[in-house]
Amino acid sequence: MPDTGTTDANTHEVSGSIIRLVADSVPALMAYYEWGSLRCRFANRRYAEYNGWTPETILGKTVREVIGEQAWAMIEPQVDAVCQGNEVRYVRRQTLPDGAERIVEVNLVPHCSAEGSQLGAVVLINDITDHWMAERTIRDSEERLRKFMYASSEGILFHRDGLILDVNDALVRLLGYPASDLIGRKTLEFVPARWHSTVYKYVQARNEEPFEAEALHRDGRTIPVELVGKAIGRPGDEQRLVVVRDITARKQAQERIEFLALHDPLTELPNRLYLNEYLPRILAQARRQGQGVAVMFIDLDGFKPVNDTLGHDAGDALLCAVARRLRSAVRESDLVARFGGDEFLVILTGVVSAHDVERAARALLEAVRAPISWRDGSIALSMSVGVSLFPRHGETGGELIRSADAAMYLAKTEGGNRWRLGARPPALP
Ligand SMILES: Nc1nc2c(ncn2[C@@H]2O[C@H](COP(=O)(O)OP(=O)(O)OP(=O)(O)O)[C@@H](O)[C@H]2O)c(=O)[nH]1
Repeated sequence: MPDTGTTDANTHEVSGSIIRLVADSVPALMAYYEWGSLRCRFANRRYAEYNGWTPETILGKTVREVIGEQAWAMIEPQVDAVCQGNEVRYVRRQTLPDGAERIVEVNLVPHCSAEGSQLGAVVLINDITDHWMAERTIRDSEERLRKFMYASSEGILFHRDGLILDVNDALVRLLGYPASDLIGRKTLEFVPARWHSTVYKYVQARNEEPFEAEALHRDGRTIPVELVGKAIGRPGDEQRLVVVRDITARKQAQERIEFLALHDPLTELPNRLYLNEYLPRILAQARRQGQGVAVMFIDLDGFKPVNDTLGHDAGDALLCAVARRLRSAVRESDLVARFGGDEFLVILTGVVSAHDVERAARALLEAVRAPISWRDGSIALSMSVGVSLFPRHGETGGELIRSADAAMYLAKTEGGNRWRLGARPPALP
């Protein structure tokens, strides 16, 4: 008969060393505490060393002795729960013997005999500090993003494939819809149709540079906006954050600057710079179409005394009134410009006969001659008009203006309040 006792002892020793090898190889912390006394009967190296012991010195120590008073105070309720036969899982902070702070996930599993009586409990601990810190970093950065989003005075939205996921209050104010009406709808619903392809291409190209477009307000208004989109999120779950900046004020300022570069700020009529660009263009067109153009040089009569006696304000008001009257005395397609001081230029296009010119000149003289109200009274004014014709009196804008100016001077020397036709001016030296 073989000596089975020796074989059993060997088998036990072998399986015990296998269990120890396995327990010491896994990344988790493992221990076994017996029922009642709560003394440690087994611990892998990680568990023992984590708590400042060795796998040998930890044996026979109570939970309280192993983990220290502070941790015991924290986990006592969990120990009570496992003692009542429940499986328990919780996360807690643990200060290691070297003072390091760790976050651990603890699993307590009751161990019962085949008859159901409790024998002890397995403790399985995973150090989840790195995972927890990474999650906290994400949570913190999401929280920061959220705070930033709500503090921003610029509209912000998040979308995935053009479907709005979230919006801030500034966007709600900008578009006039409550957040609940924006979330879940397509971004393009809030963009006028003529901007759809621009916005679509921009998103498709994953462009992150600012670009200008328009947004559609709930009341149907279009709002000029600058959009900046940034890709965020993870591969496979890519979202875009879009900052929507209302640039109405910027656009208006830009338009005003552009307007002022080419217009007189007092009367808002086109200025000399505008004329320099306009005249060659209009003459080239007239040349192509074989049409006539008339250039009318206008200078107010006796304007200086108005300034001198009634003040500059009266002079300004008069210039504005004259500008309005000249404008309304000609066709929409004709140009009225302020040449400087009390001088205006009227350009008539599509002139067919001398009769057209005469009729226009008389209409202009008539329009300005009617007294202009000023404060309690009125001011009567007249003007002198010189007219040059393209191509008869000149080929270029310069020649035509000089011819008209000379004709205006003639009208003025004859007493003003009249118009005179020009002549081809002598060539410039
Ligand atoms: N209020 C006002 N006056 C201006 C402005 N620009 C020029 N003037 C004045 O317009 C006057 C133009 O001078 P003139 O053409 O010699 O004056 P005038 O009395 O009409 O002389 P005649 O053309 O010979 O009849 C000057 O007194 C300028 O100071 C302006 O923007 N506002």
